[in-house]
Amino acid sequence: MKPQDSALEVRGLTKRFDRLAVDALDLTVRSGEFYALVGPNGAGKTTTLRMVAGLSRPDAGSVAVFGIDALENPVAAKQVVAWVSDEPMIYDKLTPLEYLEFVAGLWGVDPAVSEPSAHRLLGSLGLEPHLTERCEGFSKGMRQKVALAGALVHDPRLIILDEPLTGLDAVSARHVKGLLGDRVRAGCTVIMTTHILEVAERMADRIGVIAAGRLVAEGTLAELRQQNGHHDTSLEDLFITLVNPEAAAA
Ligand SMILES: Nc1ncnc2c1ncn2[C@@H]1O[C@H](COP(=O)(O)OP(=O)(O)OP(=O)(O)O)[C@@H](O)[C@H]1O
Repeated sequence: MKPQDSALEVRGLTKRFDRLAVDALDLTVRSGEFYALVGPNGAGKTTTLRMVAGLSRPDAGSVAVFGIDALENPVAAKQVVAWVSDEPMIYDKLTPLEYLEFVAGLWGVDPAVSEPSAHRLLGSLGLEPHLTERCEGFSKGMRQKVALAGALVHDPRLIILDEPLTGLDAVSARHVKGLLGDRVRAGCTVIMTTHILEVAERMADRIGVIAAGRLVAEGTLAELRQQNGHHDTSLEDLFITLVNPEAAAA
């Protein structure tokens, strides 16, 4: 693969807290793909993505985003990346439109571009009826959607989301999945952690399985099945085999 074909190149990424959370991880995500990162609780998914997004400094290793060294040039890397946490923070006293205007201003996006884009983004997430209400009265799911819209307002090429569908009702989840699918069709790259294996199975071009801070398997669902000799099995069964062979044998 040529360097410009990869959206993300992680090499030897390592992070230790009281114990090793990410263990010399190598990960490559191709430009334009929808990549799902799955793994058991505590496997190191969030820690990995926080380091990729420049929110936490690795103990060792490298991160390149579209060829930009994210540790050497964090500001340049952040310009092309969106990070959507599973515990989003927004400003309660602002309306969704004001919040997006504020975020767009921080990125230096021309209001002539950001205003229609904010309307489109919030509309596509079903927030049209609430554009001018303050966020303080919003439910967790509505806040999650405002945060997602805010993360996309500078038109990032790489969108990284940590558990974006947790806590969303079926309609909201569909809005979010629709928006992410549209972004990928428009050429963006999406990396998403999820515990909802059905979502990984349905939406992702490739799936990476992380356990104990290392990538233990990767590929399309068909490739994962083939690698593990389970031709008809579900992703759930494969996942359990990969991350907990004892439970799979039980
Ligand atoms: N700030 C922190 N301080 C200490 N330990 C941490 C910190 N953040 C994460 N860890 C530890 O690092 C390991 C990996 O955690 P991480 O949150 O990356 O896992 P995860 O795969 O995202 O899990 P989950 O699916 O439960 O969200 C865990 O053992 C966790 O307890």
